[in-house]
Amino acid sequence: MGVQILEPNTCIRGCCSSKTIPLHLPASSYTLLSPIARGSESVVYEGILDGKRVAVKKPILSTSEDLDKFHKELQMLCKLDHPGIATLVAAHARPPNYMFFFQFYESRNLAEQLHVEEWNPGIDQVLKIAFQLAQALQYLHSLGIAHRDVKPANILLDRNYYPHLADFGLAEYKKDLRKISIENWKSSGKPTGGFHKKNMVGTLLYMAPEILKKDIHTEKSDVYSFGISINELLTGVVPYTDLRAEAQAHTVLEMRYTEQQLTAAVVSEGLRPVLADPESGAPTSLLSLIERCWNADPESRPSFENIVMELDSIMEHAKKEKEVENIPGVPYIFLGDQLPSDVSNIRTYQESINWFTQGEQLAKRTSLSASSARMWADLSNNSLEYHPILSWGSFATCGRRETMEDTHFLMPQMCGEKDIHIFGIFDGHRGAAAAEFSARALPGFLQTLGSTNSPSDALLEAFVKTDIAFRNELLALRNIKGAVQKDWHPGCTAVVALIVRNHLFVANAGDCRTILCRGGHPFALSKDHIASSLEERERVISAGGQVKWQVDTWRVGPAALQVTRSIGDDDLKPAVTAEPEITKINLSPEDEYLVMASDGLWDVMSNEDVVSIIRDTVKEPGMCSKRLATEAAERGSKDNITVIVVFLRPVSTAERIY
Ligand SMILES: Nc1ncnc2c1ncn2[C@@H]1O[C@H](COP(=O)(O)OP(=O)(O)OP(=O)(O)O)[C@@H](O)[C@H]1O
Ligand SMILES: [Mn+2]
Ligand SMILES: [Mn+2]
Repeated sequence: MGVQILEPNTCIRGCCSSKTIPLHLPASSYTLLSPIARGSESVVYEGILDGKRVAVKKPILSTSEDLDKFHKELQMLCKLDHPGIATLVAAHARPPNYMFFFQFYESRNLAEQLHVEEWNPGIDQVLKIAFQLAQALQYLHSLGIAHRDVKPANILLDRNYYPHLADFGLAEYKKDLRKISIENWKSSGKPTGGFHKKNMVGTLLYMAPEILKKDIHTEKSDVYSFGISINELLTGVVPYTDLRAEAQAHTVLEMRYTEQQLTAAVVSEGLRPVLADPESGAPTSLLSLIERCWNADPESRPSFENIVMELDSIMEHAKKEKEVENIPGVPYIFLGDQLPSDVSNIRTYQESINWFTQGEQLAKRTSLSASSARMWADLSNNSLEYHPILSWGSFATCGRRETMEDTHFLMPQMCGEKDIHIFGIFDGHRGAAAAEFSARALPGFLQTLGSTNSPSDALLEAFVKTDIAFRNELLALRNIKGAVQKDWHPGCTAVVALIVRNHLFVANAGDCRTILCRGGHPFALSKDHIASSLEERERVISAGGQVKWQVDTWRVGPAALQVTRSIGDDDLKPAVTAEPEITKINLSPEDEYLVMASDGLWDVMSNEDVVSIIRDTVKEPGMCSKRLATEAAERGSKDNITVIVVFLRPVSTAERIY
């Protein structure tokens, strides 16, 4: 429902307005609970607004300047809309109450998390937070805004430890910075210190030398504070407080230095906090980035645009290294003299790799570690429970294409379990490699994972592991000079149905589809993951991918892929994820059959078409599959077509004859 907006939706002066954020509230719509922080210029309370938990920031307003400042901050906050920035959900900007209502972030601010909770994040988490924070700052700078108070205490963490930049009390438009700097310089002469002086003290540790020198503040001062903050996140040490820092500072400072001494050392001696130790696992590329961020010369510091790009590649690199570590052994097919010596052979060599065999060998290797425990023994095994009786069949055709890039597998009674069945279809693109590899590797992973994970978790893991294993294999082959082309990034979509007694799980990544016919009507058990779906598009973009309208439709990245989830496609990871969406249902006597197929079928046939064609076909799953595929080809499908039909109850003899 949300809080109602009362028109006219403006502050008392009329200078602040918003279409979406209410700017004055009936007193009955909110409650203030206990204070959670008392700053120099405000008190922040926990509160309830319209039934939701919020943080209410109530500035201390004693002069008309304070009021001006409130309006200025509100105007700015109304314009901001970014996942990395604390969300203003409402304000009250009329006397006697002036308040900001923010979404509540559960995991406190980064300073408390590090120094009170003694949180010790892994390097992956540090990189993620740095990346998300850099994106938020890039966004701010693109709006022409400098934050001017970037520090861990102003970085709020939600329950997933996603960072949200808060506290716009000092933020300014870049165009006004010169003027502000001069005022700041003047006010610093006052013995009591003006507003800025007060703030300078609290934030000294994160202040760039140019600010300490009272030179012109630029957006690059945020870059400096970002660098200091990320180093603090890496080391867990408040800047200049550990012993090593004191030793380093010793030449210029007393052991217990004062603020003036610190300022002098930062400005004129180039003193900086102690950089994180490479031994701690921090990539040297990240350490070098931090050092460039806190360079004394603002011009030499990178922009947030560059920082975002660098962090992206550091994360990608870190991930690859981890994957390579996780894979046992080197690719076994390249032993000794099998290596191609002649570069002109690349193509033929690349084509001669048998990806089915690669996948199969991987499955064998993983199954060695499989436990002998029964799979999903805990899922109801009650004799009163409905027991579907299955029959299955499939049909696959190259269609009008020259090459076949679809693969599939049928694995009824997996591992001798008479009530556990899996079926899967893989639709390859940019070659068949990923589809061939996955058709053998994925069922292997699933069997291994089955004894220790729930069916949904096992499916999810099997997809992710298959993807990582395939990309590793490719990477390893690429590293052997000439084995596969550097710019070759094959991928495949995948849909897998797992039936455990009367429980059905469908995992899908990409645009294959599975439908269930229940009581004569089709029900989709998967959703197509394609860039023309708004939801998927937003997911890809928030994961750092690019989506553009190209030629005829929305497409992802430079490769112009139409699907948004897949196994492989290592040039588009992590945005084009291999994580499937999983649907779970309990089967009942009304359930007649499943149809799984690659997009070659669905391009020319609706779910209803499929049900009506099966209605008119001999009730034998292989025949039904073939009928559907040939019908799709006749209707003009230009793609490979693969269909699996699984009947979920015995088909009567009468129906069989039709
Ligand atoms: N949306 C929120 N959710 C949870 N906690 C919050 C939220 N907003 C603020 N806080 C808490 O209140 C503290 C102060 O908030 P903020 O920095 O906005 O106020 P401030 O008065 O400007 O503080 P100062 O100027 O002293 O840094 C934060 O560090 C955080 O611990
Ligand atoms: Mn703050
Ligand atoms: Mn503040």
